[in-house]
Formats: sequence, structure tokens, C-alpha cells
Amino acid sequence: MIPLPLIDVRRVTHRYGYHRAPVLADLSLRVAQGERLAVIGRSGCGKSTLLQIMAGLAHPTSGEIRLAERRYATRPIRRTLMFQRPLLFPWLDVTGNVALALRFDGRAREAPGRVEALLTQVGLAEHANTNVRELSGGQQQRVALARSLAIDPDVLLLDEPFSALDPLTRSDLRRQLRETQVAFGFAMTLVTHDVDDVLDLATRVVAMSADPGRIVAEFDIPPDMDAEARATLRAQLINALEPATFPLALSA
Ligand SMILES: Nc1ncnc2c1ncn2[C@@H]1O[C@H](COP(=O)(O)OP(=O)(O)OP(=O)(O)O)[C@@H](O)[C@H]1O
Repeated sequence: MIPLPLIDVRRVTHRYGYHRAPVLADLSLRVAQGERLAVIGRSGCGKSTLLQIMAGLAHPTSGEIRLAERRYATRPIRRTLMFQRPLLFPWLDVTGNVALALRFDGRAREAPGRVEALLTQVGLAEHANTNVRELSGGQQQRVALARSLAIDPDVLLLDEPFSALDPLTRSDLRRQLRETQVAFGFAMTLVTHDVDDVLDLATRVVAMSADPGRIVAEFDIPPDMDAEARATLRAQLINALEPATFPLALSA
């Protein structure tokens, strides 16, 4: 069975200003139900712009974004965007920060049980009543993850959520996110310029070029790769991100 595309990006071109060069050019991308899609590219290639368009926070200059119709539910597809910094409310504790998402969604009555379950999932149950200012960067990002999941999104969009963290915390958080995605079943799209984010987390990756942002390569990422398969895929990804060098010499 072909997985249902939840977000269908169709031939999107985007310019910041009428006379400016396009940041994204004729870019198409589908996010399927339950998949962990990574978008990798060099700084400035348009990854965040693409994610904002996918989140509905920006409108493309041309092209369109189609969301799957939910024939089996009454509500439209839900998208949540998670950023590099956790953006928590510093005067609230962990529970208060996560519960706020439910309050904004008109579901405050669900908060006690749902917040507890989410905090257990992200490994923060024992910090439920801790003020978020007292948490480490990695713990704060896990609060942000629990808050993003509180409204039960169909698609979680992540804009370099680990880049402010040290390598060990980063690796822990990748594992946490992967386990949470498997447990909850939402689809995710992660933009990053870190190959390890891709290899540890994604089930599929698209590589973007810059000036303008286009998709130049796509790879499926098998689960449980051995070291050799991982090294091969790493080399293929890095190769896809390298600007072509000496094309004339190679074709001579
Ligand atoms: N609001 C804006 N107004 C004008 N130009 C913008 C705006 N936002 C982004 N840009 C430009 O669009 C291009 C792509 O930016 P974007 O942030 O989407 O790239 P990115 O791949 O996410 O970069 P990074 O990895 O460094 O975050 C850059 O040249 C940037 O300067």
C-alpha cells in the first residue's frame, strides 16, 4: 500500500521580494504518513524557508501546498513547528509549559492525563514540577517536544532542533525523538545540515542545492545499517551536497 501523502509540496518557487533571485525553485516534495523525512543542505540553501511554507507560516511565490484530506476524521491535518531554541515560558514549570498547548487548543480538561503521559514518553516525569529555567538545554528541548506533541500533530516539522546542543545531548535527543515518533506514529520533517542527524533519525532524506534551492538527490535510509552501509550512505550524501568540481576535466 502506498503511504498517504500528508503534505504535498507542488512545484514551489519562492522569492523574498519581486526583484530578488528565487530562494526555492520549482521544488516538489511529499511527506508520507508515519515517515521520518530529513531535508539536508548547506547553510542558506532555503531549508527554513521550505519548512515555513510547509508549516503554513509563509506563502510561496508560486506553486502550492496540498494537505491530505482526512476522510476518516473531522479535523484537518495538523502541523507543528519546532525550532532550534525551545522557546518556553520561563515563569512556568514543565507541566505548565506543556499544558498551555492544550489550553490554547481548547482542551485544557485533557491536560492532567495527557501531560503526564507525554512527560513520561520524553523522560521528564520526575521534573514535572520543576521550573523550566532550572533544566539543561537538552531537557528544555524535550519539554518543547512534549509541548509540540500535546495537540497530537499529524506532522511534526523540526528546524535544526539539536544545533544548540553538545554532541552527547544531541545524540540522546535524536534517540528520544526516534522512539517517540515510533510510539506516536506522527510523520516528521527535519531540516538539518548534520549528516548524523539524518543517519540516526530519518527513514528518507532529500539533499538540497543552493542558489536556488532545489532537491538534487534522494535516498532511503534502511533501519539498522551496519558500519559499512552507514559509511557508504554518508559518502553519497556528502557527495550530493558538494558543488560539482572540475566537470570539464571529468568529462574530457
Ligand atoms: N525574511 C527574509 N527576507 C529576505 N531574505 C530571507 C528571509 N529569510 C531568509 N532569507 C534568505 O533566503 C535564503 C535562504 O534562507 P533560509 O533561512 O531558508 O536557509 P537555510 O538553509 O535554512 O539556512 P540555515 O541552515 O543557515 O538556517 C538566504 O539567502 C536568506 O538570507
